[in-house]
Amino acid sequence: MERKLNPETDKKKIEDVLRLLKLNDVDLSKLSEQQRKEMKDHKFWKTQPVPSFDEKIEEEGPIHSDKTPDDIPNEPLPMLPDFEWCTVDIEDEGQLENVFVLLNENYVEDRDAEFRFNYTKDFFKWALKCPGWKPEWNVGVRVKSTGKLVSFISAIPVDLRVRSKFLKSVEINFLCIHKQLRSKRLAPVLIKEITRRVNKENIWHALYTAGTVLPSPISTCRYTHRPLNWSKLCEVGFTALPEGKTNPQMVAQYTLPKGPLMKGFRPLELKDIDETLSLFNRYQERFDLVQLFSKEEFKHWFLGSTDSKVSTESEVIYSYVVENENGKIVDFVSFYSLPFTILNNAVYKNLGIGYLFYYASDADFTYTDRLNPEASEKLKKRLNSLVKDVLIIAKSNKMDVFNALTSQDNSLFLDDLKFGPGDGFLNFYLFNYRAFPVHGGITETKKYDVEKRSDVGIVML
Ligand SMILES: CCCCCCCCCCCCCC(=O)SCCNC(=O)CCNC(=O)[C@H](O)C(C)(C)COP(=O)(O)OP(=O)(O)OC[C@H]1O[C@@H](n2cnc3c(N)ncnc32)[C@H](O)[C@@H]1OP(=O)(O)O
Repeated sequence: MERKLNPETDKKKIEDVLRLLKLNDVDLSKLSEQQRKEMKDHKFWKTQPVPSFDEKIEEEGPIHSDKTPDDIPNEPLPMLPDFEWCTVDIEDEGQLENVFVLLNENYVEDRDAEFRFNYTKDFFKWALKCPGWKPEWNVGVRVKSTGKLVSFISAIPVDLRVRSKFLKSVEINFLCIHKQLRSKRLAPVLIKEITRRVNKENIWHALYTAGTVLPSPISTCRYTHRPLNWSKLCEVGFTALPEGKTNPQMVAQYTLPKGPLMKGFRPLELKDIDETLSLFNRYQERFDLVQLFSKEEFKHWFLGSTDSKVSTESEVIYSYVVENENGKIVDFVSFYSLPFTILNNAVYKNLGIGYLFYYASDADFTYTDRLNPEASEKLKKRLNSLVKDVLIIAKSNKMDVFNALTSQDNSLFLDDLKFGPGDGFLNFYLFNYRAFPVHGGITETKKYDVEKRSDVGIVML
């Protein structure tokens, strides 16, 4: 977390945790072109409808558009002997538990096995059961003899806008193979199977993210981390005391007020949905890569449930609005919670982690150019207040660190609100679609790009 570290052991530990935070086990994004796998060595990816690394994109659009669901096989590819395909019924508590046990034990872990993601049933209900979800898009592989779930991949439906074009699409997430089944080329088989099932529904595009560099990212964002409970982060070995600093100085540096400061800041409610969605839609127009939300989807993603005001997922998603003195909603902000389990610590069992999700503000709506200096100043001021209030709420909900990417307009507040750059990068990919690069909010030297900000307006879990 802290970058001015001295002792080698602490440095190693921080590197491990930052690797963990970027949701992937290998980060190749910092390797030079020569060190990366070349296109010809991507035995699987070179056969897929994705742009190759050196491809010069002349025009944006689908790579193939000539297939129909009837051209797609009705049966999956053969599975390894002793294993079998399954559709994981996520409405069955037992099967849902199989998924989170698989992910908690195999998704990502630091080298010393001290921290692990603590996925919960509520998190998966929120992440996988969005409007339009399809049971058969939760694909698993089980051991034939025992029924043990050893691999998983999921898709959810999304409508995307890439610049001015609209794409009916899916988001692919939670690809996971049990540690003992790694490097057996099972991932390509899972990817082909989810592709088959999605194609059968006449959908031909997908959005996915990975820390790993694959052919070929449409954008790359950087992870950033804002300590909320510095003492605890230090005690559990998550961060170390920088040289020349004292503990009280570090605590003081990250101290936050007790409660939100913005006038009119309050939780998003069912009655606000229409107004907030229209504010949000207008705000999102500025970005080149966005997810479009129907009213039902907006309710699901920001209130946690479509059929009840008080949902069980309320511990997962936190959404707020700012209502001005005329009762108009002028800002919206949200974040989600995904904690770590701390293994082998006598005092602390959990590390609370908040992730910045979507937000919107009308602060610069009167300007046609969002990068106009006056417009930027107005938005910067508003976003600083808005995200500061969110940090306060996250802290009061026992979160110890708060993460954000360099996407959206985040570079306007990252430095001011003391988000430190992580060493993780997240690459965004489109399947079966060629697109010009979308700016990820980092400069050539990987610093926050305060001037251009980012054109990525999508946040994936
Ligand atoms: C129209 C609908 C389309 C739908 C599909 C759209 C595409 C969706 C794509 C999926 C989006 C997922 C989004 C997320 O969930 S990203 C999160 C990924 N999960 C993890 O990092 C969890 C821990 N790791 C694991 O479980 C395994 O290491 C995984 C499963 C990642 C690889 O297992 P394993 O280590 O045992 O490897 P293998 O021998 O079976 O296979 C090797 C091949 O797999 C390629 N590989 C490795 N990692 C990834 C990766 N993260 N995305 C895509 N491809 C990946 C690799 O380059 C090589 O291909 P090639 O280099 O030779 O060509």
